[in-house]
Amino acid sequence: MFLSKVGHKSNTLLQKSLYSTIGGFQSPLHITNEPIKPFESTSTDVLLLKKALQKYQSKALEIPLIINGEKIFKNRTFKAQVNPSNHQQVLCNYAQAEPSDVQKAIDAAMESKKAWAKMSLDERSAVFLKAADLISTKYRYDLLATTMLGQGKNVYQAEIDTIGELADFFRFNVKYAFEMYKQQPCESTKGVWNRTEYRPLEGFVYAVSPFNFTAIAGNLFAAPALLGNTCLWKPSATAVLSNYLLMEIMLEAGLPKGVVNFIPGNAEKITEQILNDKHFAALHFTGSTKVFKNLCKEIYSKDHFKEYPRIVGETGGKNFHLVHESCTLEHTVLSTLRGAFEYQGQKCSATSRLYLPESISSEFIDLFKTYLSQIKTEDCSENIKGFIGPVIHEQSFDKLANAIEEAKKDPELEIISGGQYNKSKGFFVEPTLIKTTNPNHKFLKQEFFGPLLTYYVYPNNEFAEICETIDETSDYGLTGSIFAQSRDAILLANEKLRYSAGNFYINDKSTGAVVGQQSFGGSRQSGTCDKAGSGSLLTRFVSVRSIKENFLEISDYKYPHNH
Ligand SMILES: NC(=O)c1ccc[n+]([C@@H]2O[C@H](COP(=O)([O-])OP(=O)(O)OC[C@H]3O[C@@H](n4cnc5c(N)ncnc54)[C@H](O)[C@@H]3O)[C@@H](O)[C@H]2O)c1
Ligand SMILES: N[C@@H](CCC=O)C(=O)O
Repeated sequence: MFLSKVGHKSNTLLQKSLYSTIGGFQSPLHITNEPIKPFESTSTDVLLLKKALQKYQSKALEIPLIINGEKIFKNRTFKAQVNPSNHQQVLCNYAQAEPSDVQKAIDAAMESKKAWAKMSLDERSAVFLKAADLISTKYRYDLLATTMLGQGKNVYQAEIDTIGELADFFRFNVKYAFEMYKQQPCESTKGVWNRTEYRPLEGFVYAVSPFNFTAIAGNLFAAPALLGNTCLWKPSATAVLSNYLLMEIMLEAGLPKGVVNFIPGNAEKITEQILNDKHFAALHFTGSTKVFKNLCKEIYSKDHFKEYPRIVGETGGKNFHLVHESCTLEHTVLSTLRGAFEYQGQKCSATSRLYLPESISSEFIDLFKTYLSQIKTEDCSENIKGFIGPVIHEQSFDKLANAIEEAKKDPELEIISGGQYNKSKGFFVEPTLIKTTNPNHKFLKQEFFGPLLTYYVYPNNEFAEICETIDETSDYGLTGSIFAQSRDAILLANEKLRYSAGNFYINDKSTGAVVGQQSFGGSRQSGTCDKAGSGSLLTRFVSVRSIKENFLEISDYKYPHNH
């Protein structure tokens, strides 16, 4: 009688559960980096890309919010996203989320979580693996075109971002999640089975993304969602076109409605409403230090949340190249040029301060200027062979133009190359090299997020001291490089600059981390150093439950010593 009652009860429970899994699977074995295509001018890839570029330039798209899988346009205010190479060209008009939309998105996230969190990791992974394949095949040229036009990238920069890094994030996250789930207690005593359960957070995740990497935007919602969390995603106003396409790809890949809710709009208002909801469980942010710090303050000032919110943020940088007299000159010059000026210096990892030893500084600068003189700023969607495009928007253009004007007047600064800017058609700022005589100048401290590189020449015999200066000059700690052939110099820099950069490069540029190879993120004022593209990031979006099951019954409340 008793047994049948128990049986009946557990059957009811099973019927209520939406999904059942027969066994578990292992993660796909062949997870490797997505190959990067070269886009040589006569290739079919270039033809297909040009077609896609034309498509997105022929008509401005109307972009809705996507909440609970529903596209919402009606009675909404729209804002335009323009092409930074040609600011008269509107690429899309996107709907602005209203308070009722934000509430609907929160409700959808909380509701969809009930089923999504119960799905096995295998099923959730399949969605992201399919999305990665859609990114690298069917939608490759669309993603490239929307990222090139909207975010002002040349084809190579778009390829390593919206194809390479994005597909890599989706696939490697799967590998890391399987590895994490496999981590189980190392001991179970006789008659006991100990288990570790990787629960998603109880509430929803708020993903806030920057303009400069479509891949980063993707990872901000994808990493938490893979683990059974649900998200509200607020894209950057200057990346809505590519980000919306990505959202559509996710739905085509089978992401259940409501798991990720796409809500472009007024950042302050949306955020205020989200932080007023007790179910807010985590902020997953990438953007500027100032915005992140304010968000942290806001979150810490509230005490109505159901769980302590997790805060994961990657922010700004003032990344250095430290050159030692033993370096190989040409390689160091070329690496610095790429590090500083690729994507117009708009990578958080961009080289923006350079330290040169006196003995080779003239030779270095002459060679650097020779290469710089070959580079033109241009619309890289018109000239597929282009190297440098526009900066993202007028605000950034004005900030950079002001900095250049300031440099012209400052007796401690000298413009060595570049210094021109023009916003008549697009937001073009010439790659600019500035020399300073003051190792503590604010141009060596402050992030400009544009094509400005400031350098300081140090006496050869003060290498150890310059390492200390580098460490102390800036509040950031994102990326940095040492260029040297001398092992002693490498060792010294490695030791003295341990906390100056979360990503430290030896004889390589400060940009270009690859998922699965160099996990990415900085500390100090550059972020929480949770490392995108690694298993450690995933641990921030789970709330671990320890389960102990006992198979043996006890027959006495007393322990042996009580007898
Ligand atoms: N460390 C990294 O991994 C990394 C990667 C990419 C970019 N970045 C940093 O991002 C910055 C450039 O990107 P950006 O210009 O898009 O940054 P941003 O800080 O201006 O914007 C980032 C996001 O925050 C939102 N936002 C702005 N004000 C807000 C507010 N008051 N409340 C809530 N959200 C708000 C924006 O709408 C956008 O979605 C640079 O500082 C760069 O170093 C860092
Ligand atoms: N993975 C990129 C991240 C750039 C951030 O904006 C790099 O390492 O350059």
